[in-house]
Amino acid sequence: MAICTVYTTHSLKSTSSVSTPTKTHLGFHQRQVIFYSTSKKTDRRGSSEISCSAGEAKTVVIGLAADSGCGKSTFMRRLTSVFGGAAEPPKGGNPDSNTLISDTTTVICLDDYHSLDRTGRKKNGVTALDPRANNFDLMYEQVKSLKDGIAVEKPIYNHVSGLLDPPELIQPPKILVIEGLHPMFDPRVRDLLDFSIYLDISDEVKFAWKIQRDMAERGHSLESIKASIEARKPDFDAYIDPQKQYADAVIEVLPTQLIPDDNEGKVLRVRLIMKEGVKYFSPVYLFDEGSTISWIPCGRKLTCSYPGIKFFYGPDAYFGNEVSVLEMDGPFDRLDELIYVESHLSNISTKFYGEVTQQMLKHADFPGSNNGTGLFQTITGLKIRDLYEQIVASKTSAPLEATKA
Ligand SMILES: Nc1ncnc2c1ncn2[C@@H]1O[C@H](COP(=O)(O)OP(=O)(O)OP(=O)(O)O)[C@@H](O)[C@H]1O
Ligand SMILES: O=C(CO)[C@H](O)[C@H](O)COP(=O)(O)O
Repeated sequence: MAICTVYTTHSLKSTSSVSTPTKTHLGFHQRQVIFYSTSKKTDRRGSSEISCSAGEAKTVVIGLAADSGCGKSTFMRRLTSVFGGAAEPPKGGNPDSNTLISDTTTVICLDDYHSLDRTGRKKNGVTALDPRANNFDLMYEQVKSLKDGIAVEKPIYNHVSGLLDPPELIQPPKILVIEGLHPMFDPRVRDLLDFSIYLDISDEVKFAWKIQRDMAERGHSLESIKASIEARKPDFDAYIDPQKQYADAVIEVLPTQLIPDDNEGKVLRVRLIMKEGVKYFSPVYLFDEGSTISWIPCGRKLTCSYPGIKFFYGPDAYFGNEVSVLEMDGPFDRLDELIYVESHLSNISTKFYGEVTQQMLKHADFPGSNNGTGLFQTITGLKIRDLYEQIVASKTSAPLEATKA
């Protein structure tokens, strides 16, 4: 028997199933359907599809939280590249879709669960960061369905028009990444995550990145960028920032300590904060696990110009949790020499010697490739691949163990 929750744009009737009454969310019909069969069921009518079966491997769900303009898209490009294959929007679908699909991963943007469109938010005087502008019930139901191997009709928030567009069909992938403002806000959604990451960009750096993108690329004025950051700040502090306490890994981006009173935000100090005791995740370490190490690798094997590079590794506490912290301050001069640093790191979950350096060189044009943001995003991508492979292995070995017993 398989139990499937289905979202359709039409009301659903099925002769081979028993279903509960329809409930509507944003014009969707939701129905729980119980199929009296263990075989795969597919129903194609109008714009809906049901696809579910009992006993199949479940989707692994990863949450990535950050404020807007904090590098989520860049991180996602690095992550999907680790799995190989290009990530693209659903074929033949809405050109303004926020979804990216590759062979292994599907990345959905949680902006699609805005319950209020741009005009609605303006009328009600709320920002997109405010939980009242988001539909957490639908987010939970759909992420749960995908995790259970069931396709959903997910809404689309159109960033071009500021409107909610007709939904798109999302099939359950091997790895589902939910990225956006609130992946760890609702405890029900949080509980569905197999691994969670928070990109913690300090105000100074966020401002520098916003100026770089919104002023240089989008023609916004300095005043309007400042005003937009200030307007979002209270809701950011209330609803987004607190999620970092739940993250299994946090990538913290701070101004450098290598240049006294630096306010340019170009040289960065980046910290990878890794929770201890997370299933299928063993923190990365430098030289000697559990020790405290400060390392300046500049010398014969690593070229450094001013202000140089400094690494730190050690244990710490973060929101009452035991963590390991790996820190890198300063930029790389030559990316090919990263192999020297890579060879001193352990537990990086590479499949061959030099894989981190290879990934970094492959995406040398991505923002952050010459510093700890790119390095730690790449390593986190490799750790996620490892976590996924361990989960799959544990599922395939479980029935074998049961037969042995
Ligand atoms: N590691 C980095 N180093 C320097 N600049 C960066 C880095 N990551 C992102 N940026 C800057 O921030 C901008 C936004 O990055 P990105 O599009 O990845 O963020 P995002 O969180 O997906 O944004 P949004 O939610 O607004 O779409 C980039 O155009 C770039 O200017
Ligand atoms: O915080 C955001 C997440 O990306 C956006 O501001 C939010 O989704 C609203 O989008 P828009 O500004 O395009 O109406």
